[in-house]
Amino acid sequence: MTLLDITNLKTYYRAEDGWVRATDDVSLSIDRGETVGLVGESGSGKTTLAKSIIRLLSDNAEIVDGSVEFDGTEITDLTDSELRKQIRWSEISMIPQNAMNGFDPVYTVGQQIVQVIRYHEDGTSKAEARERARTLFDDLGIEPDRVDDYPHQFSGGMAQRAMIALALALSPSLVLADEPTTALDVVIQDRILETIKEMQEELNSAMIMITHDMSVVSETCDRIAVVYGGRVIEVADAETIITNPRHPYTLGLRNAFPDISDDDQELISIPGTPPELVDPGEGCRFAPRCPFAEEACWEVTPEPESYGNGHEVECHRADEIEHLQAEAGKKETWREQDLGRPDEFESDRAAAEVESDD
Ligand SMILES: Nc1ncnc2c1ncn2[C@@H]1O[C@H](COP(=O)(O)OP(=O)(O)OP(=O)(O)O)[C@@H](O)[C@H]1O
Repeated sequence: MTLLDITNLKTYYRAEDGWVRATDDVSLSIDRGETVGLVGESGSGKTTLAKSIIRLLSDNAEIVDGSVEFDGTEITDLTDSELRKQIRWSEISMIPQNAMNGFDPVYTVGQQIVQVIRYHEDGTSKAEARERARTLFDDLGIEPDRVDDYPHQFSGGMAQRAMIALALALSPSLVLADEPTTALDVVIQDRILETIKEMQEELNSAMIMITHDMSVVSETCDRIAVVYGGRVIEVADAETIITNPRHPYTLGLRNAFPDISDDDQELISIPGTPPELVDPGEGCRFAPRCPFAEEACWEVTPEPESYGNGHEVECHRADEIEHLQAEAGKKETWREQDLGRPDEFESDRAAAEVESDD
């Protein structure tokens, strides 16, 4: 059953040189209890999409179009106070990239958890809420007495765990986990991910797991949405994204994390840089870095095409998958010097313009 339904969402930031189209026409839905991974390079718009869901956006951001329906409620229509009272923390919570920034330095961590619990549960006493915070700490492997510590007394890993305690304190239906382990060292990363998964399963919460790491999503998610240049360019169940993706960008990402595929392939990175999101223009945003870009890719923004079982792809060449997959596995396919719009397309276009002028 659908819990969250995002339709044609556009969230832009006002910047000096125009609107930054950080989330640009995104549709995505999530079922109850489901874990969906948002994967893509830094700056592709993953955090903006998550913050749009819980409306934790900065002042220069605006949801300019689209809908975010959560359990039958249109979130974009709620006032800030309705959102705080009815949704934030109690129904949808967020574990940010850096937990230290999520806590107020002047209160103890316990006081902050107690405050959130009591704001949403009128009948809960301070003592009961505090006991809940202690139990959560215990569940997450933190000494319960540390509820009386201030955020700065916590190590990075412990602060991240405390943030998970806060995010799960009210058994929300949806948890937004934004790179919850990137600020931590590798040994702790795995343990924290496991803890999040265990707690989520216990509560039967749905989760959006944001990461740039393909191997993290392949281990933790039911479905994966691949984000590029402010758009979801491919979405499918995790198995399909890992073993049978259709978008060249997803194929490229897979090459950058070869341990997730069965073959013994060397690590190949995608040359070039992510697109400019101020006035990106028409055409596929990946075309300048795509080894398979054809003329149409530079001219026409691809619409999502369905390939069954919820597999959707925004690519003009998604039908040619067998050929593309084989080519994408070769290092010589991803050559730095092949970036950019080939001259022959330019001259074709110039010729077409001359013809149409005639
Ligand atoms: N407050 C802001 N004002 C202007 N532009 C912003 C703001 N926040 C983010 N952006 C821009 O929006 C785009 C998407 O950023 P976002 O943080 O959502 O991406 P991301 O995929 O989550 O990246 P990261 O993994 O680095 O957090 C980027 O081009 C970024 O520079």
